[in-house]
Amino acid sequence: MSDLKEQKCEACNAEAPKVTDEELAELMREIPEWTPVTRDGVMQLEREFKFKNFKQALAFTVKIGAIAEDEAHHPTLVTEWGKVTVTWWTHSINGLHKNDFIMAARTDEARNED
Ligand SMILES: C[C@H](O)[C@H](O)[C@H]1CNC2=NC(N)=NC(=O)C2=N1
Repeated sequence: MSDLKEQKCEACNAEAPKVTDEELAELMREIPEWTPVTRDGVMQLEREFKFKNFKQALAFTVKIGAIAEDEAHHPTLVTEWGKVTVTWWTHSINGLHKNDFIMAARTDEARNED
């Protein structure tokens, strides 16, 4: 499989496929620092990123926001002092689509560039 972070989100609608358990296991190997969590029956990908202060956490939040706007795929971003929690899922299918894994990989890449 080609590098997830190099891939673009594909258009996604209510009929788009959720990832299967097999795909989930395979995709998780590419984003090992993310955790699949289930909230209100919706599976999501979550990771906490640590920073030295609020300013850096806020700058990272803005950076991820710009990537999200580019792809029209938007995470939940919770910014705290020294920490940003990023959660990806696909609202239109109430679950995980490959797009979420692409965005998680791009989030990791953005952090590694800092
Ligand atoms: C019309 C617009 O592109 C859609 O509502 C997008 C916006 N951003 C989105 N972001 C995420 N994470 N999931 C979606 O289903 C979604 N839908």
